[in-house]
Amino acid sequence: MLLEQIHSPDELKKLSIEDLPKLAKEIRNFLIESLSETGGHLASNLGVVELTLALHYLFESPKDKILWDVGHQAYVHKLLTGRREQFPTLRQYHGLCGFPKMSESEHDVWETGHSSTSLSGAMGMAVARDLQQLDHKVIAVIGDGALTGGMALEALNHIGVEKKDLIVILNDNEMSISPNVGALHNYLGRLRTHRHYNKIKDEMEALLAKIPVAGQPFKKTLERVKDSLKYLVVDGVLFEELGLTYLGPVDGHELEELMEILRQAGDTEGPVLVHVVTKKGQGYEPAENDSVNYHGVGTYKIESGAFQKKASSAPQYPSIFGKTMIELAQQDQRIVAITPAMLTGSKLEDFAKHFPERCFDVGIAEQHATTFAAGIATQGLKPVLAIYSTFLQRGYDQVIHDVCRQNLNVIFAIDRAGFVGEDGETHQGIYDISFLRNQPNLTIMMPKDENELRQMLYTASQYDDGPIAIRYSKGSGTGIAMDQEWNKIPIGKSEILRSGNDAAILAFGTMVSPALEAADFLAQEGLNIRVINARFAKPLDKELLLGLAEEKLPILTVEEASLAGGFGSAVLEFYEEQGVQAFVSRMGVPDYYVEHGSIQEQLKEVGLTSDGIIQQIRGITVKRKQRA
Ligand SMILES: Cc1ncc(C[n+]2csc(CCOP(=O)(O)OP(=O)(O)O)c2C)c(N)n1
Ligand SMILES: CC(=O)[C@@H](O)[C@H](O)COP(=O)(O)O
Ligand SMILES: [Mg+2]
Repeated sequence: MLLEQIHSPDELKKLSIEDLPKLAKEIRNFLIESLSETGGHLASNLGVVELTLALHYLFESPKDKILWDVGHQAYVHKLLTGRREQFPTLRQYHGLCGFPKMSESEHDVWETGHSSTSLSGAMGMAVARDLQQLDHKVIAVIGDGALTGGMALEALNHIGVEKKDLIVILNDNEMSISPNVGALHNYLGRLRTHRHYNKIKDEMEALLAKIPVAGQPFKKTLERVKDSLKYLVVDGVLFEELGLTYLGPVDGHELEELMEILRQAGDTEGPVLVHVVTKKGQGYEPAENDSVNYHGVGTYKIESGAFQKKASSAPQYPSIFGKTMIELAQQDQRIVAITPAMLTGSKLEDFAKHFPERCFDVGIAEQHATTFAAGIATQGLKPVLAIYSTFLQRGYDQVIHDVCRQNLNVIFAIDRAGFVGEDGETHQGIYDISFLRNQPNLTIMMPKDENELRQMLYTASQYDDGPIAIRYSKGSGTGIAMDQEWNKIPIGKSEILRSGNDAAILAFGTMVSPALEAADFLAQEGLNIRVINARFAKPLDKELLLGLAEEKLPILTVEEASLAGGFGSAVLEFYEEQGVQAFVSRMGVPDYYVEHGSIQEQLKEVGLTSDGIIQQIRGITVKRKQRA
């Protein structure tokens, strides 16, 4: 096995080029087998085997800097840089990260997870290299999906004028997670299909060379035809006009061709874009035939590709969202769904089939998606922006400047709120309460179960007094039966679920269940704990909060979100503003980045469990007795 001999790019370089196809096959088999046990981003990595081999064979990582956009396709890079033995721990607690991680290897020169950052990072590295008169290559590998991200276009705009030596490898497999979308995608399609342009051009040049002097006037005309042909078949003209040398398109699975064009790129001065055409899922039929569902996989059977279903009794919140959206759109023509490239993850595929004219996948473009929703809202429609909490961070100014300030009726369906598990620190959905709560006009709510999610979506669809955010987890609900009728939830009203006079737990969203468990357990110790489904982080239930203070009840707030600026902070601020003394303790995510693992492991790590709540309640009730 060649792969077992390789622990660094230096050992790769000892192989002959003729060995590489065999090594590529071994790598593909390794990925298919290993990820059948661990899950992970399978299709994207199968598509970049030859590309990654060629890069590490030709260039000198880590002296030469190789950056991986999004970074979900860096498993081959990790295999070639000494981490093969760690793959059984991929994306597991304290195991191998699913994205580039500087602490893992000197070859991971740039950490990613969110899309479209590689070109800006690469440009920074190129400028710093030149300012320090250093001499190494900077190479950014970016997918066709990631290229639709605004940041990438901002970077290209800068790269093109600074003319720094920089290699952009565009890994074009025509796919984002779903099929890629947009005008840029269509343009790349024309480039891909006009590969023979260079052949026509060469043939015309050969013909021109044969034209005798007498034919000069004709020759000039033909020259102009040849040059205009370039615009006809758009051979990289967009990138060339932006100031980059365009090379390609090249077959990203043909190692010889790939090596040749990458050598050429390495020898080209100034910024170069190499257009590499690959197939997402290459070499594994189930993934080739369905790269959408094999983009991110759980465990599966290798022979059939069949996924092993996770046993979960209750439906997952995103599925409830997708189903409810169809119900609402059937009865309300104003409803419009928007997703920034997460149609599948947000469970909007069925909605898109039912209402194609009212469903927009705008690509990896969260800023545009947010302001696009604002534009729709100005015309009396009801846009629902389905967006992961972590990716909403990309559209923050647009939330402020375009939606909240103009007080527009946009519904933010904030999916993956709370811990997300295996994607880890770059994807945790734990900051949205903190970064949204300071916005005037915005309502923020979170359901305690899947039935309440459905009712919150209905409530939001009927709410015409400004923007409203509903945040919900990626996980399963509680299995509760769904109400048949629609029930509007009174804005700003919490819900007492369990009475008690020894302490009160103000639980937010997913923390309601563990709070109820803790209260039931504490009852055995004679402690009578009131449990309240807080429901709203904004506006707060002022009447309820004032009542708790009046009763001098110790209060514990619990949220699966950043403690700093979260729901608990809002409660503290409320009492301070009211000049009311209250005994408030808070539970939430402390001030550090929580790495990959399962959601349960992440919750346990920060104490957001029923046991953790029990400990806290014991503590605050003891203090209460001491005060008495
Ligand atoms: C800002 C941001 N939005 C959305 C995502 C979710 N996401 C991860 S990979 C991906 C598609 C990337 O497509 P491409 O760059 O073409 O890579 P491929 O998987 O095709 O290799 C998306 C939308 C993300 N990681 N970051
Ligand atoms: C790499 C990336 O950002 C996406 O693939 C993300 O991992 C999707 O997350 P879900 O699997 O929760 O939809
Ligand atoms: Mg792609």
